[in-house]
Amino acid sequence: RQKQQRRPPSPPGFPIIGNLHQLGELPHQSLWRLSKNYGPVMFLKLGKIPTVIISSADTAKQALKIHDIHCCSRPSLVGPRELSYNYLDIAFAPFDDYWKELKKMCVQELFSAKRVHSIQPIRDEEVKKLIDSVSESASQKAPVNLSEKFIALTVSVICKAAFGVSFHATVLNNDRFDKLMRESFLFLGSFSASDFFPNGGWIIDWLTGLQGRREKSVRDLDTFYEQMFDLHKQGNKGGVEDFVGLLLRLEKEETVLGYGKLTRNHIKAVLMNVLIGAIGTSAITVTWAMTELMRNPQAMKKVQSEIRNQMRRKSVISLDDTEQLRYLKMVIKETWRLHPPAPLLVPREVMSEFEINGYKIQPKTRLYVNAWAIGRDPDTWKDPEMFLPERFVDNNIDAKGQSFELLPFGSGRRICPGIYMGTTMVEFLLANMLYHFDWKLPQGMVVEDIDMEESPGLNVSKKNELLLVPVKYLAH
Ligand code: HEM
Repeated sequence: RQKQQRRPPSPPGFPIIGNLHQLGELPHQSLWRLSKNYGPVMFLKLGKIPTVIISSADTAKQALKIHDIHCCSRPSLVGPRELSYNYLDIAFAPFDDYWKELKKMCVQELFSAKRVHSIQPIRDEEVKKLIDSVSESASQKAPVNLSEKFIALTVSVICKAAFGVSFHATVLNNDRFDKLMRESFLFLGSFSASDFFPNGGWIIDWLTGLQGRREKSVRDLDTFYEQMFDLHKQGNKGGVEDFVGLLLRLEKEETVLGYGKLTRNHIKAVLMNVLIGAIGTSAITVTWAMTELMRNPQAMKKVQSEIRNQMRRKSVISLDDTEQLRYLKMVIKETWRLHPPAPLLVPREVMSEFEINGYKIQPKTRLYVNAWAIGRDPDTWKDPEMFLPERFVDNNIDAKGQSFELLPFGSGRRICPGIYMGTTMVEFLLANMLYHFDWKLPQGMVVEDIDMEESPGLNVSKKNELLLVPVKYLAH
């Protein structure tokens, strides 16, 4: 009884399903609403699974910094298991020696500042193609589907940078790829019946068709990776070794990571992380940023003036230029505050008992940090629903995992290793779109018509695509 009393507050649930019915289609929003009544450390029984939800900066600091070592493993979830070839990746692997060695290797080889700078020519080339295609729409005064364009651009950059091949030569066209990515986010979001009823949940997934869809996504992605390897073999004629080249060499050399030799499935699992981690998140951020700027013309004007004054008629924005763009960086932080691409981060599993705010958290508990709720907490943020980049002028809150008020990349041992790559991609893409074009709403539409609906999944994107009409900026 004493232990029970020290369990975090919990909304009442039903037998068998517990609190599952309270999750809704967008769990980060439902959990945020519940936290207003039950507090920043909340206990839920999701089917069979004891779950704790963290919803404030202070409690996030306790979990991700002070007690990180007690809760830095990942739960066993069906979608991630299938898409990661049985947890051979970084993001969903449990906390063990294999994960430590793999993450260390990837941080040194793929996510390093050196590599991010080395792929700049690829980014330049792809952004230039995007500017040309948007300019064409501008001359016809035709709307551009920005959500689609941003995904296509990040896919092209990542395919070339990590795999050394052109995306256009692969089995997937943009539409199919976009659909595949959305499905994968959904399955990785872990809200399937098998994740809450480990013994019989698969029957529900089978009856609802979820299992079939999941298997199809795994097959499609597998075909995509296989083709990447083939194209890589044909395309890579010497030169700088790209990431796939490095992994294939390690496989050939029978390199041991953690408990065994690196195989083709290990490589595919890591590629899944790169695809899901790099592509969705950056494109989602730029789409939300453009959406918020269209709703806030003052901020749009200010950020465009900053970029245009700074660029002084230069035609190409470089990585160094974006370093000086202070207001642009604030716009991006404000976008991440309101729209963190992974609103519940990636779920963790508690390994040993610890306490938050005096409440006991037991081993095997599933732990979610609601970064979306933390970004809207009125105890931390004044007028939290408003888009106000200026709020970052007088403080040193950053998004790199040290400020627990703003956690788009998570924090602690499980922090996103792609922070630098993701941030530079977002800054570079957004700066170019704002520098080269002014933006108008399609005919007949007013600011109030812009919808802010979210799509469900691990990564939450804008549900409806963002269509805007570009007007070429001619000062340069
Ligand atoms: C705007 C860009 C990005 C955002 C917002 C983002 C966000 C996140 C978040 C929230 C997590 C979970 C952190 C946690 O559990 O505490 C994560 C993990 C991860 N991200 Fe990113 N990410 C971005 C870009 C990237 C890029 C560019 C890559 C790779 C090329 C990447 C690869 C990964 C990997 C491998 C993990 C798993 C880390 C682990 O479990 O140890 N991400 N990311």
